[in-house]
Amino acid sequence: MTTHPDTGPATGISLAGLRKSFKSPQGPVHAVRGIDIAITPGETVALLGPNGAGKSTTIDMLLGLLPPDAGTVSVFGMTPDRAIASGAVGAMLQVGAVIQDLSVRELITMMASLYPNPLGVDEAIELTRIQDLVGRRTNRLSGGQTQRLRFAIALVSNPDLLVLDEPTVAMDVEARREFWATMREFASRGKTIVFATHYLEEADAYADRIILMARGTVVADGPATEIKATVGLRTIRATLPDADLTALAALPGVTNADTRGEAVILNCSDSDTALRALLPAYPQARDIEVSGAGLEEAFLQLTADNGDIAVDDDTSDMEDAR
Ligand SMILES: Nc1ncnc2c1ncn2[C@@H]1O[C@H](COP(=O)(O)OP(=O)(O)OP(=O)(O)O)[C@@H](O)[C@H]1O
Repeated sequence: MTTHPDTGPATGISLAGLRKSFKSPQGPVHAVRGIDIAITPGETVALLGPNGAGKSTTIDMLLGLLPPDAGTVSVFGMTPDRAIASGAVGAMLQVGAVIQDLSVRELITMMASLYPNPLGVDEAIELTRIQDLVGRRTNRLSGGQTQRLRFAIALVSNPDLLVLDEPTVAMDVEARREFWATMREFASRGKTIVFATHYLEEADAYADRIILMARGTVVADGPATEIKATVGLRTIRATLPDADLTALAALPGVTNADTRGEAVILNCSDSDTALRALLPAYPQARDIEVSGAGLEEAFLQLTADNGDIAVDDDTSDMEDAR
């Protein structure tokens, strides 16, 4: 790749003011409504969001497969097309056929020959743990095996940026575990990784940073712990028989109160304040626990009512899409 000072892996990735709408019989669909994302080299970033949040559209623009209606994409200081042509980007998308009637090894070898600085073919095979598949014809592979081959193809170019759209969808539990082990190994080489997922656990476990998308916008961006803190949800649980829920819900710092048998569950906007109010008012409270919200809870709260993208009458940013 080029060594011009404004290009190269050190310059990172930037998506600025990106917008994309599609036409549909019901009217325009604003798939991406103005997002700004800057990614530092070496980061592993999860794009997390419900169906229709705009993750695939964002990834397609990052890869230069879709032209944005507005905004710019810069990958290591280059346009996506140039970055891909230079071998700096590897991608594994949800769709896309692999060339048929070659063996797995032949296909990986052929793909490696197209790039300036590839991994060794054996290294790519070992890294993606597909030694058992190398002699197979590509048209004889199961869905999950094809997905592993796609992964090997994405890696063999030895890209500085690896982009994956829902990479583990067709994989069983074991393949998924191996896939993430490989990802960690690849990330530890200083590579930048961007992956889209529906799986909260995957984003939480494998990404340095989670970009939560809903309805074509970024609703939260940061480490998983920070996202949970953004929601500010903490729960106090205490054994408190015959408690008056209305009075509990009215305590400062409490947003609502519920019971589970003899226990009360207080959802809190500020658990410290709530605890300070709870104890003098209810000295009989026992077994008190304070816990942070799970990522699942944060996700649901932040994307609430945004499960599907709106089709609306606002045509203001459709002009460029026509
Ligand atoms: N080519 C297209 N034509 C019309 N609408 C489209 C097109 N591509 C995407 N959309 C719509 O844009 C919205 C965002 O879709 P996108 O695929 O980016 O979301 P996503 O977050 O990747 O969802 P999923 O998790 O279901 O893949 C959806 O409402 C989708 O139906």
